[in-house]
Amino acid sequence: MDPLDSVAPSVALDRLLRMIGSVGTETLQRPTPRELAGRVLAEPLVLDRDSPACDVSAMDGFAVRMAEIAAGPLPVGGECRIGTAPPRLAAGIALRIYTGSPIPAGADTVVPLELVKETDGTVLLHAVDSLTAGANLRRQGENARCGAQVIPVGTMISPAAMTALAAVGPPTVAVYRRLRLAILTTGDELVSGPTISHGTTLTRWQLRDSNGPALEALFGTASWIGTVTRGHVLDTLAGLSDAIRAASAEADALVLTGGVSKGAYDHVPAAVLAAGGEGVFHRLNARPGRPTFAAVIDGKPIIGLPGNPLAVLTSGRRIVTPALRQRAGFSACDPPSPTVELVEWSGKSLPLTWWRPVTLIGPGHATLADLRGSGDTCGPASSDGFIEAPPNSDKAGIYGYYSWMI
Ligand SMILES: Nc1nc2c(c(=O)[nH]1)N[C@H]1C(S)=C(S)[C@@H](COP(=O)(O)OP(=O)(O)OC[C@H]3O[C@@H](n4cnc5c(N)ncnc54)[C@H](O)[C@@H]3O)O[C@H]1N2
Ligand code: MOO
Repeated sequence: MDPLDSVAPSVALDRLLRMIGSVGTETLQRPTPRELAGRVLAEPLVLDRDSPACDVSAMDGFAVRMAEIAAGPLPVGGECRIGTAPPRLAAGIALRIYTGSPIPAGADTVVPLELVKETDGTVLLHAVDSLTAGANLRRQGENARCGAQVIPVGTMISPAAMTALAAVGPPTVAVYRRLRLAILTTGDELVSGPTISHGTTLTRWQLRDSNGPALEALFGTASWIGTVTRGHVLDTLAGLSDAIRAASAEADALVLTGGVSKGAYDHVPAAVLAAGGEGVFHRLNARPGRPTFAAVIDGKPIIGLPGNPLAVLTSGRRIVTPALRQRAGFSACDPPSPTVELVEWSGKSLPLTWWRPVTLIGPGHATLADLRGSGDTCGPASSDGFIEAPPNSDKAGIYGYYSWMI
């Protein structure tokens, strides 16, 4: 089979991801949380000591020997302060203790305050049956042992990952460099510029570039993308291949829109190949976004999205996003999507994957956006994302869901 033939999106993506290399790494010295949040780890996080580092109490109460407290009241002989070395628990006494305080040597149980009656400096367990020896202790190393790998390479530093990272507190952290993404829009009919306010006087045959700004909205807020540059090129093979050569030399990834279909001025695939690109696929068994074209140059993804605005959004989200994640060092480039229940199906069934914009209407429930087709710049505007309906789908039900916000 010609590798550029039409393929299912999952097959195309798989092929593309295998040909993309990741960007280089940098080592951050004593990074702040803001510098690290959302970056992609380039080295595993390894524990430098047991977690927790000593036995600690899980409750506010009293550290005791279970057999002694079960037998009768105990005098309170002191306390275990949080953050300091604990005293020893002498025989026949209880020590006041707090959540997170180290467990004193000799204690085997923590009795929570709610289970004791405290009078005249003694504590009496009033619900013996509701406590077992060993209760309310967090054992040294029970979360993980010193030397354990807690976060693998290629993980984005989420709030949960930050908890583990900050608890270890390494002086340096290696992360992948943030991506430099280049966007090139193409088309003689377009008026384009850095702001969205360009082209105040258009003929009816012209239109404002909406694909470039849409791609900036899709990728520009990602924590692992550093810079996004955007340019516009007219529909000539020579002009396009020069622009592609320059952009792919500067950037870590290049996304184009328009010029990938069958028309006389659809030069993008040929221009990418002329600029040294190795073709990976051209045409997906999916809609909107059918004529999507992908190539690589030196492990960098060069993706030609169709010009139709909805195709840019769907194929951009479903194909370009995983490709950029691969380049950015993620280990999970195309993580499993959440699902939503589509409450009502409308329209025919298609023998190909159908990406259909939806609006969320409640937890896990979605409804189809009202739109005319892949050239509609209005209908999808208030949708939240899209469902991926497998070939021949024709009914309401559970579908994979992709949010516009990556
Ligand atoms: N004979 C065939 N014609 C078409 C086919 C086909 O298989 N055979 N595929 C159709 C499909 S599906 C799509 S999708 C489009 C994709 O076409 P191109 O990628 O070549 O895109 P253009 O022709 O350059 O533009 C299409 C459409 O999009 C508008 N456009 C382009 N860029 C922008 C932009 N930056 N901002 C806003 N709008 C943009 C452009 O003005 C056109 O209206 O091809 C079908 N045709
Ligand atoms: O694949 Mo195209 O975007 O349907 O018009």
